[in-house]
Amino acid sequence: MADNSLLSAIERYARAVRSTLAPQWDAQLREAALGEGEDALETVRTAMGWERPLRIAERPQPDEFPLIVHDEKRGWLVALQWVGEDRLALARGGDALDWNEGHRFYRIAIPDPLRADDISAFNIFWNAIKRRSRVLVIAGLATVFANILTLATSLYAMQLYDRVIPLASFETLAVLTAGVIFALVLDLTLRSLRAILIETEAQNIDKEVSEFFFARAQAIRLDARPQGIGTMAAQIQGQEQIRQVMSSSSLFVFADLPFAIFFIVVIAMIGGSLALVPIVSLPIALLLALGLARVIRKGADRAQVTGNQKNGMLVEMLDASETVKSNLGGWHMIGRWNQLIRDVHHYEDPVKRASAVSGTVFSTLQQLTYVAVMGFGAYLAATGQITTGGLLACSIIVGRINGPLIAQLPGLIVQWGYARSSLKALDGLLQYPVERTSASGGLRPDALSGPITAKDIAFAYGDGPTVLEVEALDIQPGEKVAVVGGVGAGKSTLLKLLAGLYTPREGTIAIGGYDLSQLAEDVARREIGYLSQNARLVRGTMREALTMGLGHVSDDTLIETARATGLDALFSDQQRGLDTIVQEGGAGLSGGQRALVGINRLIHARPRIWLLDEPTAALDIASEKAALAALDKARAPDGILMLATHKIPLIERFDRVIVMHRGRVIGVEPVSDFLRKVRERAGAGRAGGEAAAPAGGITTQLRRGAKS
Ligand SMILES: Nc1ncnc2c1ncn2[C@@H]1O[C@H](COP(=O)(O)OP(=O)(O)OP(=O)(O)O)[C@@H](O)[C@H]1O
Repeated sequence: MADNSLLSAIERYARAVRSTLAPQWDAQLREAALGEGEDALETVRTAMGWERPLRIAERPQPDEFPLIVHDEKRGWLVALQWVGEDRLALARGGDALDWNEGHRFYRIAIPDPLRADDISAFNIFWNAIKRRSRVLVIAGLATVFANILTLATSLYAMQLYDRVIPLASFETLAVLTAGVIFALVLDLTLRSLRAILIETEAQNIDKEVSEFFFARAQAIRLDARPQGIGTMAAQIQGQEQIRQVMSSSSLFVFADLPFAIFFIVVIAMIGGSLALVPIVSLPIALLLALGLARVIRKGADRAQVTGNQKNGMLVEMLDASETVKSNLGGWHMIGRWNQLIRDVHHYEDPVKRASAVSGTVFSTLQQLTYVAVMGFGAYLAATGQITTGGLLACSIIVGRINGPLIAQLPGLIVQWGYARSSLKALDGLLQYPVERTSASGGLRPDALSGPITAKDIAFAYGDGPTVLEVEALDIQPGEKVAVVGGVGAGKSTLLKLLAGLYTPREGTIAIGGYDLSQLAEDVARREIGYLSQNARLVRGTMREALTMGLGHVSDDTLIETARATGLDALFSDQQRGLDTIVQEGGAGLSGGQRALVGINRLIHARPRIWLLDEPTAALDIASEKAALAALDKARAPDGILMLATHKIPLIERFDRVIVMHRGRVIGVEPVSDFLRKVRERAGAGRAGGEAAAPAGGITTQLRRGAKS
């Protein structure tokens, strides 16, 4: 939390309006002497590039809160609402403020850092660096000073050879030596400061940027997400490369470039025509560097893409190891892996060759330049055109142009080539559409009561064909609806659309009259409980798995519900109880136990709309009964329950049935009618249980039942 009252107030305000502030958003402001006065708001807004805050001229109306308010004595505060005639509730646990005419109220628009559509990956990094201007200043100073020092040492050497040695002038020697040592100490201090600062700030930048990309990847709409998880993970990981380049000291080579020209001028002043040597060698080095950059750019992009695919395949192999092993697919996977490695080598080879060759070419160029300076310089000194001291000074300065600049250039170009490809990959990631957030103006009703209605919806995964079309659907409050249909009929897709996890390409879905696509995401998640068919758990304790995204739920409640649903057996035998560790993806738990964890969590979340995708597919009859009874108990009387299932006995517990076939709703009818038709067709014996007939058979029966 920031020390300045305005910065803390902005953080509290952001929380009150559920906006997101970038991590470290105030890094640059904390350095500025902001003060507690009213003008601080303008300073912050300008620094952050926000819109001008809206000043509420008069006594605020109740519907205008929350607002930022400036109080003469207490500084900046966040007012939540009136709590008395002249008293305001503040966003700080029960605190209040007595209103007076002197109070100034403001509303600020905080742009959502994840929403900005015109951002590029480069800008994310660059803005993070810019916010830390002090590093740039110190880095700039250190660079300037290091270059001036080169000049000082070379002039020092020149004076020694030309003045001190011939005249044995020890006083001059002492003064010059003291001066150079002082300059060296200063240089050491500045460079150490630069290194320490860059290291610290590189970590902060890393924190900020990696959180951004992690959050952004999480916010990508599920229906728009790329299919390859490992590939996407490698794409995000690419930020490491960029960070390394940005914090690497070799980056200062660019800052050194203008000094190269300055040094050539100095050489011309001291050594006259000796300056011709760097005048020729520097452009050659730069041209070589440009050529290298071209070769690298071509190869690095493709190498990066195949490298990411390699990572994707690694993840796939580990994730699907059971299937691969049991299907004897090992050799197939090795074949694919070898092909990818061949591809990576194919694209990386030219890059590696070019960088290896250029490394030796650059070092030869460096030595040639030195030989040229010394050889030509010796001639000039022998013919009396320059002094020996002048020659020595020039060779030191040429070494400075040659050394850091030319020697580091190839490495930096290779690093930058790969970083550029990573930036491209991250730019690709930023193109995916993200969820709507409250900050982007989503609707925030207090509660979502009323029916679920869908009209003329059509949906497709990515650019694929339309997989779901529904003309009309109307589910009333309090209803329990089963969704049935064969494999791939569209049940899961329908539930995910109704949950707002997917957005229909056409048509509208509304809940209680609110268009689902307009609802703020946190409201949708609070009101709509969705349990996926293949729910995965994330690593953590059992308690965390049961309460993820929920407020505090007491252990007693957790245990009571676990007992009611039959989950308690899992952790009551073990010493650690609710602290039992759940492994990545829920490994270590059976499919049924994983489903029960999901059901338990949903019961604690108590949404108004429950959308469950075959939640009991992995449960035995007794656990299924217990779990469904607990779900029924937790559901409010006006709550809606929709459940996709293949199990006929389950359907009897519902009011209506939606029958789906090939992405279409082919029937919506009362359960009694539906079951009667199914039984008429199939005979009560066959339709009596899932195990009694093959899945295709039941599906066909369901379809016929719905149609007749
Ligand atoms: N991520 C995806 N990308 C592309 N197509 C998909 C994706 N998920 C599902 N589909 C397609 O959408 C259609 C409907 O699938 P859905 O998972 O909704 O069916 P379902 O009725 O739930 O099937 P099941 O009973 O097998 O779970 C199928 O044709 C399927 O191939």
